[in-house]
Amino acid sequence: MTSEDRTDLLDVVTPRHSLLSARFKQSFAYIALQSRMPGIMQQVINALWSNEQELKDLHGPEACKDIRIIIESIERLKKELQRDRQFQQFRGNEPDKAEWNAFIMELPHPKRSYFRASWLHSECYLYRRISSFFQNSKHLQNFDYFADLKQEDLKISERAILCLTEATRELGKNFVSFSQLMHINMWSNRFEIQLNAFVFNTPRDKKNIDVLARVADLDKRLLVDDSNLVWDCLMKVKGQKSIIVDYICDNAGFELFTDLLFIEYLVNHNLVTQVRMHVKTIPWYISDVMLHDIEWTIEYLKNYKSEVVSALGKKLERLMKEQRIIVAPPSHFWTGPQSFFVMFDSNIDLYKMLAQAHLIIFKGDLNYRKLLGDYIWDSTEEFITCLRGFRPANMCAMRNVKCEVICGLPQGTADRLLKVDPTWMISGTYGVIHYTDSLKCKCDSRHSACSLTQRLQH
Ligand SMILES: O=P(O)(O)OC[C@H]1O[C@](O)(CO)[C@@H](O)[C@@H]1O
Repeated sequence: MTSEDRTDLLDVVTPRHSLLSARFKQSFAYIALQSRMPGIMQQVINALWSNEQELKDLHGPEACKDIRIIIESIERLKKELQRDRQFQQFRGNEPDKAEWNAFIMELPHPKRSYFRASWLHSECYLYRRISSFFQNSKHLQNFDYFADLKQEDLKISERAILCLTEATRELGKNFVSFSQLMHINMWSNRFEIQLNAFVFNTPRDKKNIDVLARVADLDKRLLVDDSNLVWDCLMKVKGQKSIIVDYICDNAGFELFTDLLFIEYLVNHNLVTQVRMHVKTIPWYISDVMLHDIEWTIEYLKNYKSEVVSALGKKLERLMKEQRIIVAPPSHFWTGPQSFFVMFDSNIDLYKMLAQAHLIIFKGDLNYRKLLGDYIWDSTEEFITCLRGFRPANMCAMRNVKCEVICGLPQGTADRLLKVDPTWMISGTYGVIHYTDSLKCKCDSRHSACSLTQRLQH
């Protein structure tokens, strides 16, 4: 089947109350699978070419054989996608193979091909397939083909890193500072380069650059701001012996830097006793954080030419040694295809771990999609309703709006935005910070996830 043969795809926007899917040709999902994913696969090939010499130096000439096999596999995958083939079972040695294969087997046949499946399933499957080529190679199992892009993103943020580090050294323990930092952190989920250009375009020699006020300017486009509720949530447990925050990371590069600034603030002011950072085990959605990205970022900050930034790097290193900040045990759930409401049934251990936290912070668009089940809810639907019973602890989600999934907006907002800017849901121009209390639950208490949380809490 060629792309022209996909005649049964519908030439409509994604209808209300349906899952995002490339089946709807006027959707962002369609564009993403039709043009963006082949481009991303090409980027992986380019990364192999540009690192070829280094890989040969590291693993010997045999690495070339791996490179060739992987490139051929990626080219085949591009064709599979273009021809809208069915998802294949994984046959290699990957540790999460059984879960993935069971998931694929359970999908109804019509929902098992790229352009007909839910977008979330197709996209996750593609990233997972790319990873499988490397995981099953002889020498390149640990090669992060997106590492150069992630590192470049941090390197080009030089001025922003310095401005923000200086501007945040003296922040006090109060709601205003807390929410400013939270807002910066949320906006950094926007395409980072744009944030840099927008906020940090003042020359460095202007000593009094008020970066935080400049970021406040962006806040006009913050559609939901529950940062006060997140602050109240932390205030409720002030002074307690153990206050854990689970932090579900999104992108490395500049976004990870602002994550670390925010986390440092939380720990520094004893708002929390420990932050557990949850990261990806395989290269994911181009820039997602992996363990080595955290290590690389802290090292980069430590070696920074400015004293204030390098002191921050050293402090972060110390906080990690003291286990005030830790990287949570790896979980393949974060690189699975599943929405979070299935976690209770499919990964009870992770659910139980999250339930120990006082607060869980989910960063970014993909986590948001998984929280809302990649489903087109009414834009005014309450956040807690959209979670479908997934409620291991108090929860906050912050993201830039980069796809058609949204909830919690005041009546009329979505219609108004659509008139002003038809691309408002995919442009990354708008942001949301949602919060929901673990005790606020409208669902039936017989629901398994809720009753477990209650049992764990009492
Ligand atoms: O890094 P984030 O914020 O999770 O964004 C992931 C991006 O990938 C997408 O899933 C598209 O591939 C969009 O939803 C979003 O633009």
